[in-house]
Amino acid sequence: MKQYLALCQRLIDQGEWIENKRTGKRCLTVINANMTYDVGQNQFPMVTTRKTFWKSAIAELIGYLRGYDSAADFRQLGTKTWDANANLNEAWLNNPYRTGDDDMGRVYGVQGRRWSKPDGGHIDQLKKLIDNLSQGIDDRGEILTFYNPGEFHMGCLRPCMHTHTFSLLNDTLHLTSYQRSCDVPLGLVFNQIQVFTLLALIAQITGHKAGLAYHNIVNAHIYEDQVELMRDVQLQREPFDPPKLHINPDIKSLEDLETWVTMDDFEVEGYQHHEPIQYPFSV
Ligand SMILES: Nc1nc(=O)c2c([nH]1)NC[C@@H]1CN(c3ccc(C(=O)N[C@@H](CCC(=O)O)C(=O)O)cc3)CN21
Ligand SMILES: O=c1ccn([C@H]2C[C@H](O)[C@@H](COP(=O)(O)O)O2)c(=O)[nH]1
Repeated sequence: MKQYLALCQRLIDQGEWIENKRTGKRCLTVINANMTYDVGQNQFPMVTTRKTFWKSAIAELIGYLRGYDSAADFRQLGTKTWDANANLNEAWLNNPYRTGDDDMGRVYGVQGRRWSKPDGGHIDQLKKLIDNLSQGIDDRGEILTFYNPGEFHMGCLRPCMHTHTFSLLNDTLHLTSYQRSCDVPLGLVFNQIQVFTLLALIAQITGHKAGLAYHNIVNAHIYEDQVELMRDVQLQREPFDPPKLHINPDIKSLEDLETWVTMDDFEVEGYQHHEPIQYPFSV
């Protein structure tokens, strides 16, 4: 939480105004922010200076791991976060690759689970790394990447948090996650939860201790219509101690994740928070 607030304050104090063509809005922007989460100690990085919809964030992550490409599937899991990008973005609505309502195209999980090979067939990056890590193998390339420039034109949005690298040091698993673009008031609140939960889940499934998750962000920004709420409301609040995340210990395999896991298999203990803040969302 301290790292999050420090980044928000840095944006307010040192951010530069940058025009964004895609949304037509200006953003206060800084480059490079690195956060570290102690997953082994279960210090769940949930924002306490406003109410956080953590189930929605975890649902988004599970949807990526299942390879979902439809906002309807995300809704069914428990999050509406892809509705706007799938159904309200003018450029995507006019894109010939869009197959209909709620289609997101070849984004995130599609690349993670079904990366198209030029010579035919697909690659399941997640299955490969889970199989390796379960056998104690770290080939120094245990990477899940959603970043496929050759297919950007076939999806509604380029992935923001796009690459996750797992590292096994003896019996402890670490994660380094890389994010190219970060909406600090909205997206980051979810992304912190996702990085933490991804390491906790994969460590549990592959039978290792969870260590540290490193979250490396390049372009961190606040949209112009979010600045006042951040500066005058959220940053005036005192944070509470972090809560803890509990994951159902019966989740033991990728197949479990794919078949029966719901948001009821996740619990947060000791979450104290301030009032919700509704930040404007830019499509
Ligand atoms: N401009 C923008 N910012 C983002 O953070 C973002 C995108 N676009 N597009 C793709 C995904 C979708 N994400 C989203 C979308 C919506 C919320 C959101 O509205 N959050 C509210 C309510 C959440 C709820 O009720 O479940 C919040 O207060 O956190 C958060 C992340 C993150 N990503
Ligand atoms: O997980 C996510 C997904 C998206 N975002 C934010 C970052 C940007 O504000 C937009 C994406 O716009 P681009 O023009 O493609 O950079 O969505 C996020 O913070 N986290």
